[in-house]
Amino acid sequence: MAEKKRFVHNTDIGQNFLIDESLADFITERARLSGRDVVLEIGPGDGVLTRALLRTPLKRLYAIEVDERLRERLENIASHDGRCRPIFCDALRFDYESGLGERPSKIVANLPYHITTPLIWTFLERLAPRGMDYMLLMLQLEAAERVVSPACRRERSPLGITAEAMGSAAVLRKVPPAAFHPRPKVMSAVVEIKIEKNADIANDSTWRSLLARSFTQRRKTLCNNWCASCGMTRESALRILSRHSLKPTARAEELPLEKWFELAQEPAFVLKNSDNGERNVLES
Ligand SMILES: C[S@@+](CC[C@H](N)C(=O)[O-])C[C@H]1O[C@@H](n2cnc3c(N)ncnc32)[C@H](O)[C@@H]1O
Repeated sequence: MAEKKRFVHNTDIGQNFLIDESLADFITERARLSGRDVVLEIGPGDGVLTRALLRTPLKRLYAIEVDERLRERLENIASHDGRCRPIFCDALRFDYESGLGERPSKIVANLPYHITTPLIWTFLERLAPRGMDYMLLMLQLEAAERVVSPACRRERSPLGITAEAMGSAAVLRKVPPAAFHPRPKVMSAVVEIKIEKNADIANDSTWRSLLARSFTQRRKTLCNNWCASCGMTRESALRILSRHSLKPTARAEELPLEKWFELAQEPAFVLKNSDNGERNVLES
C-alpha cells in the first residue's frame, strides 16, 4: 500500500494549521456568507477552513497559497466543489486588480502571521476600493491588538487607526496555541473588520505619510517625530499642536480618530496623491 507522504510544516511561512474544527465553524458562521459572496482566503494550507467555507452557500472561493506542496490537496478539494479556485502564488505579489475573475466581497482567512501587517494594508489599499467590505481574520493576538486598539493604548497603530477610519475592528475570540498544529508560541485571535466608509483612505498619501511620520518612533512625542521626519521646525510643530488643542508632549498613540482627520487637513502634511508618499512638507 502506498504510504501517504508526511507533510513537514514550514513554520517560517506561518504553517500552523488549524486543528480545532469547531473554530473553523465559528469563523464561517460568523462571516454569514450568502450566495452572492465572492470570498478570498489567503493561505488555505491543508484546507480545514477552506472545507468549512465550502459548507456555506458562498458563490465563489478564491484561495491563494504560496506552498506548491499543497497543490494536490487543494486541487482535490476544488475537484469536488467547482466554486473553489485555488491559486498558487505569493499573496503579497498577487495582482488583485485583474488576477481574479470576480471582485471579492469578503476575506476570510487564517493569515500567515509573519506577513499579517503588509497583507492587511494590501487588502485595504487594493480590495476595499473595489467593494470588499468585510474581513474575518485569524491573527497573532499581538497583531490583533494593533488593529483594534482605541486611543491611549500602547498598541495603537497606523493600521488600527486606518481600520477605525474605515469602519470598525474588534477581537471576537482569543485562541490558544492548542488550536493549531504545530502549536505556535503565541496566542491568536479572531478579528472582525467592517468597512463602512472612506474606502479609499488607505491609498491617500497624505493620510499614510502623516501616520507614518507621527509613529516614526513610538516613544517620542509628535513634535519630535515631525521635526525628525518632516524637516519641520520645533516652532512649526508646536503651532500645529496648539491649533488642534494638543499638548506639546502629545504622542501619536494618544490621539482619537477625529484628531487624525483634522491633522490630515493641515497644509504642512498635505501631499498630492501623485507624490506617491514622497516628502513634500511645507512649513506651517
Ligand atoms: C496559519 S496557516 C493557515 C492554514 C489554514 N488556512 C488553516 O487554517 O489551517 C498560513 C498559510 O499561509 C500560507 N502562506 C504563507 N505565506 C504566504 C504567502 N506569502 N502567500 C500565500 N500564502 C502564504 C502558508 O503556506 C500556510 O498554508
